[in-house]
Amino acid sequence: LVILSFPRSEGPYVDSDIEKDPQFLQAAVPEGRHFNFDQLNTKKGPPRGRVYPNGAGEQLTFQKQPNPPSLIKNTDYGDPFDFTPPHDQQLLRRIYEAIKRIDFDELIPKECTEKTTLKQYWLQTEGKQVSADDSWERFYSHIGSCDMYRDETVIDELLRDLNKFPIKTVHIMDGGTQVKLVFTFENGKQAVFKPMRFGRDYESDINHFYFSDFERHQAEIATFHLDKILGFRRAVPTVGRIVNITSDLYDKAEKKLKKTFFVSPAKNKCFVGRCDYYCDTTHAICGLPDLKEGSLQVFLPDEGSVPRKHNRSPYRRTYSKKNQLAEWQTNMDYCTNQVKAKGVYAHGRKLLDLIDLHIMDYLIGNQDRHHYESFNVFGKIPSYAIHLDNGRAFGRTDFDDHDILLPLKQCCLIRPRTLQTLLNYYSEPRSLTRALHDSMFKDPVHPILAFKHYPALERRLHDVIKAIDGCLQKVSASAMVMNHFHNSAVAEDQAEEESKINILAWSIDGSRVKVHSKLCSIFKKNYPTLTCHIPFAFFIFPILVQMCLFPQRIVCIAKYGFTIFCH
Ligand SMILES: Nc1ncnc2c1ncn2[C@@H]1O[C@H](COP(=O)(O)OP(=O)(O)OP(=O)(O)O)[C@@H](O)[C@H]1O
Ligand SMILES: [Mn+2]
Repeated sequence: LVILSFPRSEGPYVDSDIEKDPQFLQAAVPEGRHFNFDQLNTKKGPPRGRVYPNGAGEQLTFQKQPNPPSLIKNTDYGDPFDFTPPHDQQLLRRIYEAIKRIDFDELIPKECTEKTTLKQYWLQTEGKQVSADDSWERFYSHIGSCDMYRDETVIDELLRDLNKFPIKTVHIMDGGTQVKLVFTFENGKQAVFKPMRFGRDYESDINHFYFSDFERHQAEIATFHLDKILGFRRAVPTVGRIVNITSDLYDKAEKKLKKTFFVSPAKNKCFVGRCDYYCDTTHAICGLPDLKEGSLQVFLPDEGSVPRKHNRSPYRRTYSKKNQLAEWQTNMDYCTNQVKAKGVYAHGRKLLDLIDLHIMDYLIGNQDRHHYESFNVFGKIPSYAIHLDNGRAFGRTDFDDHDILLPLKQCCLIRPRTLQTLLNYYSEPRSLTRALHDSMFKDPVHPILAFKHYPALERRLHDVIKAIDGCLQKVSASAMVMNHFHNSAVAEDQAEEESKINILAWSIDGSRVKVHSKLCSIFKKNYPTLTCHIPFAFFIFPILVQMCLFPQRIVCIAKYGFTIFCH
């Protein structure tokens, strides 16, 4: 019997190797600058206020949680449009010249021909009537096969109710990594609450990876509006709401959540919640003294009646601090050779959906698109990628991650409607940010974004237009602008599911079944089709036996979230 013993890490991203690995650190230093590793070992930092040698700078501290603008009565926010968008008329003319033979009026109506809603589909196929007694049910019944909603009066009513309805119970939301609460209202309907953590001006810590960045409630609200004005209508309706930590949360909280409330030394009401990352006293959610702003997103209909597919994105990042670049970030033929050739993306709307999604992600600065979900309820009618989970967007205004545009740049494909919408905003008279500003202004906790995000958005729109121009120099407009992609080299009947995989999850330091199930859920995120096996075995020997017994399975060994070995 061999007993293996490993020290437990303090938390999923507090890895001791990050401090010790000189290669990792050197990689993080800009070229041409030498990093002095001895600096890391100094126990005492320079005293505050001192000038740091060689521009060493001050360590970032955890940001304050000020009251949001919605709780401050000052309404003079200055001019949001006090900047000149980088619009290039010559670039625009070149694009219009290249696409002059594209008949947008003919193509756009054919973008999604099998148009139905849940209400119509169930009536036609099963003779089933869906109820429409409250705004949730009216929203659910109008969920469509081409977009999530169409009639904005239904959505406006839903957003009003989400913002005003009395809360009946509050639960911790399972799934995901950061704190989220589920509100159940008097009518039994539900919504996801993400609390505010930072002021609107907050910029993400430059040393955080996209996977350790904090979620931002305002990013959820802003992205809902941006998705709408881009004409996608694939994001889940989200609205701002101010809650009272005592009467709305504590009094209605389930026992597990209630235990995590406390009063801070400054006499503010706080709670911690329960989740994998940042659910501890040092990252508590605190009111000033007891009001808290957050985002409320309507709960999608129960998966039991309206199932969803969970798809792994081919443009997923590595989620590893060791191997930081995924294949698509280094191989510029990735789209041609891997994505376009892959059954699921070779025919139909999926690849164009992915490009729409990444154009939106580039604008909002979201690097965290590991999966996307789609409704699996309309039988054979192909469904769209839902623009869900945008909490890590709008983190930085001074940085544009050009890799997010690689799907567009590599595939050189775009929907006619998306192209037309982007060009319309770029050529003004109504710029993207003016349209976004007007839409977000209807939210009860406006302003949603710090205005410094507006020039960043216009700058990124300029980059998207440049990327489109770059493609049009390489391929013809008709090869780029299309409603449905077809790769004739791939047979259509292959366009089905990715093969099912099995994973045997086992954790080296895991001694409890709880850890095993957590591991399985992490694997499930990466491989949605897998069957997870949880062995009641804690040592390496049984795992080797199982590898021999089930060679057809992909066997992975992992240490609490990090894959160590996959066979
Ligand atoms: N509005 C919603 N309605 C129904 N289910 C939802 C909703 N929002 C999120 N979920 C489910 O909860 C899961 C986690 O949510 P979300 O992705 O927002 O959390 P997260 O903390 O950002 O997680 P991750 O770290 O996995 O990105 C989603 O994959 C989704 O299946
Ligand atoms: Mn997320």
